[in-house]
Amino acid sequence: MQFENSLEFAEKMDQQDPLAAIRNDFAIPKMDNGDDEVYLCGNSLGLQPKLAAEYVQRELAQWASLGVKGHFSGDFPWMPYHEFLSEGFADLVGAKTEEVVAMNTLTANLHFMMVSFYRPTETRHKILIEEHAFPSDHYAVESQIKFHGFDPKESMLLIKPRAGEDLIRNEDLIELIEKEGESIALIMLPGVQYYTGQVFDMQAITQLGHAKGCKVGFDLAHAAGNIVMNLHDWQVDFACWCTYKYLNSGPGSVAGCFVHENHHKDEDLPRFAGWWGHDKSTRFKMENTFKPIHSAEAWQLSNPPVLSLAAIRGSLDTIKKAGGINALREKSLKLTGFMRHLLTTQIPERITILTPSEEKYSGSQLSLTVRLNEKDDPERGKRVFTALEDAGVTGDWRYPNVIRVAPVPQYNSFKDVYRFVEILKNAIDNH
Ligand SMILES: Cc1ncc(COP(=O)(O)O)c(C=O)c1O
Ligand SMILES: Nc1ccccc1C(=O)C[C@H](N)C(=O)O
Repeated sequence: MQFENSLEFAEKMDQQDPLAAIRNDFAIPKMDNGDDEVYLCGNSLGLQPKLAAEYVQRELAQWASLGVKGHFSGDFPWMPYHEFLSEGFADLVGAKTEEVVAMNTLTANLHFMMVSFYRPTETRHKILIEEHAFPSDHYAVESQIKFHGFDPKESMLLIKPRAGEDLIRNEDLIELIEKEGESIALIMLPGVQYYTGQVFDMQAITQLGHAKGCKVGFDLAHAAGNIVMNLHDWQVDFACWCTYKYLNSGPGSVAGCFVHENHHKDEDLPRFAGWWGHDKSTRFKMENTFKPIHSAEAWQLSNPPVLSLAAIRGSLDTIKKAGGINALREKSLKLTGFMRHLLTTQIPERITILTPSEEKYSGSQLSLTVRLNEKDDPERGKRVFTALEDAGVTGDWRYPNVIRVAPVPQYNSFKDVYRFVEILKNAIDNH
């Protein structure tokens, strides 16, 4: 696609954008002067869909008027409420509806998945993760290894970028799995890396991992609602994602989980069980013998928080209205492509983009580092970030040195992207 460096071009792109009107379905934060913020932080907390608010209000009203009968009454009774999300989740990650479930939160689900899929033996006890995985993933893996009586120093296999580089090279990952595969019990990597925005080749990793006898799971926190995936066809064993980033379902909202159907009938899998994972037809007989549902729902523990599920349902309906993940991705490639074009043509000597430029290896997010000049100090990046915030841009700063910005196809416009680059230019000039 050919991009041009002008506000007129951005406005023309917005006029031609079939998804432009979806922005009106969201609450957009305002600056003090009443203008819309340039909100580029959907990689951390997505904005509120109006339908999410409407559906939460609706369940509050049901509760007020029906009390306990709300479990069984109306179009969206609470008992099976999580099932209303299955189709939307399945479309987003490329799964069958019975392979996905909304439950718990992301780190909790990583633990529950490791209970089932990390089964270390004396010879095969390692978990392969990135050296700079999101800290919660690192802690979860480390604690699982210790829980099984192994030593993280021996059993945590950490892949990192080469010295002086920011991204993990495919060939390095492949070489490591080839070399160490027989001792790896579980490969657990991100779909999209939180710091750099790098997309991992989930299909190739799964194929190679399986060829070596490893289980393969992904943390899709930054991938769900961002890129197109086919977890079922790729034979991924499990995946977990939160719903508050690109899935716009509100802070701390209930997470999603995928378990491949290959595992649904495996009676030998260890599992931490709860009553919501038990066969629905006999759940209320209150018997002691656990009979797992033959779907991802078997991993549920508790009856889920319906108010949170209602917000997710509102978000998934908004995504459906936008045409689903393929339509979002199509716009995302243009939006982020436009941002990359403006940055590389307008201020190439002043910032570095860590995120890979190839479409296959990048999503909405761009991770930027501000270059130092001779008289500068290492805090320059942080100062530039603060100046952006003061001028009405919301992105985020991650230590040690990156500004993350994610133009999100659901509610960001090409004009937002243009405004951001103008403000960034100014901030860099003045700091
Ligand atoms: C990659 C990744 N893993 C784990 C988490 C932690 O998620 P939660 O607090 O929902 O468990 C996040 C986000 O906070 C994340 O981005
Ligand atoms: N849940 C949060 C609460 C407060 C501040 C940040 C978060 C994030 O989700 C951070 C995000 N996971 C990240 O990629 O940095």
